[in-house]
Amino acid sequence: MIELVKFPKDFTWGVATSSYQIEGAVNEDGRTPSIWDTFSKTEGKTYQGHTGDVACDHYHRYKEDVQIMKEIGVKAYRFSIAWPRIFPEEGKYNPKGMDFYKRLVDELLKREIIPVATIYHWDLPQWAYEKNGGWLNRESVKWYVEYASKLFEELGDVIPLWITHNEPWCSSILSYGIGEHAPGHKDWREALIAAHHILLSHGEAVKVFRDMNLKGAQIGITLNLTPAYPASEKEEDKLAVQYADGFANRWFLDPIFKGNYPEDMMELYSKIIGEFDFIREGDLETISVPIDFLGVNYYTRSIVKYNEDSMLKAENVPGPGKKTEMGWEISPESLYDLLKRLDREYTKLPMYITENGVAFKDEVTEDGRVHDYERIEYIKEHLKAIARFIEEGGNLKGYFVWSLLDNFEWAHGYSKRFGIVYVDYETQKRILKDSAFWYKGVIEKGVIE
Ligand SMILES: OC[C@@H]1[C@@H](O)[C@H](O)[C@@H](O)c2nc(CNc3ccccc3)cn21
Repeated sequence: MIELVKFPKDFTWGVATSSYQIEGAVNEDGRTPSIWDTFSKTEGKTYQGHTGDVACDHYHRYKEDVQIMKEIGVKAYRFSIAWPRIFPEEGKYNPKGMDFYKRLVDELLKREIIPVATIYHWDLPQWAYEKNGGWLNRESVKWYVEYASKLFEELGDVIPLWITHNEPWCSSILSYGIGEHAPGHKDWREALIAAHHILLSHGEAVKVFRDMNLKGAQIGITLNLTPAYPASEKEEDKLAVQYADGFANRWFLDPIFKGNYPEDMMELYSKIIGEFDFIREGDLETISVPIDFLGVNYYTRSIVKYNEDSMLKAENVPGPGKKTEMGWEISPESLYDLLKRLDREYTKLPMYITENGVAFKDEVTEDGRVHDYERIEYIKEHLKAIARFIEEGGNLKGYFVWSLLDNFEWAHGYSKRFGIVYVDYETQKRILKDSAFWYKGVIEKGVIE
């Protein structure tokens, strides 16, 4: 007996991308460098020195890509806006940069695809970084609000869903603490300062958004959330989970939804960074201004054991499940656990899975197709977890596959393919993978078998 899993008729089926990963045209129509242009051109920072100079050439091929979305039948398209196109220099608005996004939105609306805009997906203008380190400078809040306000003015009447930030954990911890992403700093105090200013910029932008009273538009934030599980039933491993969870999840969920940073992590971090003198009176009230929805990016879980020598008292251990090309364990059941926890402990607001997807070794076979059955299996299992949560009353409104296209996978360059559409970077030819045809069927029927 085939089990049919049904989704609500108004479920928002989408695909997601980001500006630096697909657009290319890095010097076109007034755009100036971002920190990722600089970082990717720095020796040793990306796989084989790959950059986003051309990427998927989406800046020129956007009409073809929107047509592909139409063929797949997506209801919504989550993309990000490149800040360096809009404000190539501090205080200098660039209408030509904005015009690209107006053209893109026009194409989407012509095909009745809902535009979902991420305001910041990591491509900080280089000019901002050069003013005392970008997000390390509290003035970044002002620069960001000026940028976001211009977007609301110019596109607020045609874009109904706005995401202030994609994954503050990545744009702060991974970028200023671990150093794997631009600007590549390795300083924990800097990482927490950046996180604070990014969260503050989120709250200030939400306030401006509310003041503009944009009819029918909603605003939220997207967090990458990684549920942590203990390697054993030992009490020390459960303590490791507490800190791993605080590091990955609660440091961002708590200020946004509870108006405070988690005490246990403040205590742990204070031993490393000293005073939290960058937090000012009123900041947490701003960060926790009410939002309309939460975006959740989910890829995998973590399993941790206690390690006295680790700053977080935790170290990751490999999970038993199948691994992806990124080395991430496939764990759809952990997505269910995560959603239940968010519903129980944080919010009853609408949630969207704003990213879920997988990298496998894709190849074009002799029949000219890409038979990515593992990706179909991954998406199917995660959709089942979502359907179970919805069935139990969970307020989950939509799902965006990461990604529409194979694209620039940050430090991994073009070596990792996440797309449901294959990109031949030599020719820029797009090939719908089997997963794209499968996703088309799911969207049409609203069920998975
Ligand atoms: O890695 C796949 C995608 C990436 O292409 C997106 O731009 C980004 O939003 C994204 N976030 C995650 C999950 N978080 C993460 C964890 C460790 C390193 C990098 C990202 C995966 N992805």
